[in-house]
Amino acid sequence: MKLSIGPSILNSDLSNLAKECQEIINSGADFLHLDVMDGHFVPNLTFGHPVVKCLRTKLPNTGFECHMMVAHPEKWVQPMAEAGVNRYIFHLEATNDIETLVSKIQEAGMKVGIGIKPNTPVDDVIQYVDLCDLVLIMTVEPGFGGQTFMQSMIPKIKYIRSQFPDVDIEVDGGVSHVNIGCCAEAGANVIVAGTAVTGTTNKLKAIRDLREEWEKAI
Ligand SMILES: O=C(CO)[C@H](O)[C@H](O)COP(=O)(O)O
Repeated sequence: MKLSIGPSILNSDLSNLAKECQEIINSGADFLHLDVMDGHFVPNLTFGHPVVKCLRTKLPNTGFECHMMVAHPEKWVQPMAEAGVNRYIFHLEATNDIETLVSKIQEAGMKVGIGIKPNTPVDDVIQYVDLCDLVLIMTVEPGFGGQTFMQSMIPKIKYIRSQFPDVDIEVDGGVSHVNIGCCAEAGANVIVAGTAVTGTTNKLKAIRDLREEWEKAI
C-alpha cells in the first residue's frame, strides 16, 4: 500500500492561497485536497472552478483533488476538468445516478472518487467501489475544518479494505499524527489532513510526523 498525503487548504489563509499551497507542496505533500462547498449539500461556502483554474496556473505540476460537497456534482465535472483537476470526488448522497456520473468524470479525463458521510452505511457504497479509483470515508460531518476525528468510522475503512485490497481508501476529517496510525492499520492509504498541517508554522514537520506515524502502524 502506498501512502499519499493531501493537505486540505480549507482552513488556510485563502487570501494567500497560491503561496499557502506552494508552501504545503514544498513541505512534502503529495497532492492538494480542495474542498468545494455550495451552501446546499453542506452548510458552508468555499470556492469553485474559477479559483481552481487560477491556482492551476500557479501550480502547474501539482496533483489537484476536488472534494465536491455540492448538491449537483454532475454540473461541475466539465468546468473542474477544464480548470485542471486530476481527481474528482463526489458524494454518494448527492446523486441518484452514480454510473452516469462516474462515466462523465472519466470521459472528462479525471480519476474518480466516491465519498460517504458519517451517517451513511458502508454497505451503500460497496457496489460502486469497483467503478471508482478511490473511496473517501469522512471522519467528520462535512462542512467545516477543525472538527474532532470520529473513531467510530474506522470499521468502515476495515470493511472496504477487506473486500477491495487494491482500491485507494481516503480518510478526511480531524486526521492528525495522533490518529493516523489507526487509519493506517484499518487500511487507509490516502490521507487528508487540514488543521494538522495548515494550523502549524512547521508544515514540514507536520507532514513528516504524519508519514512516520502511518509507516509505524502498517
Ligand atoms: O472535508 C472537509 C470538511 O468537510 C475537510 O477536508 C476536512 O475537515 C479537513 O480539515 P481538518 O483536518 O481540519 O478536519
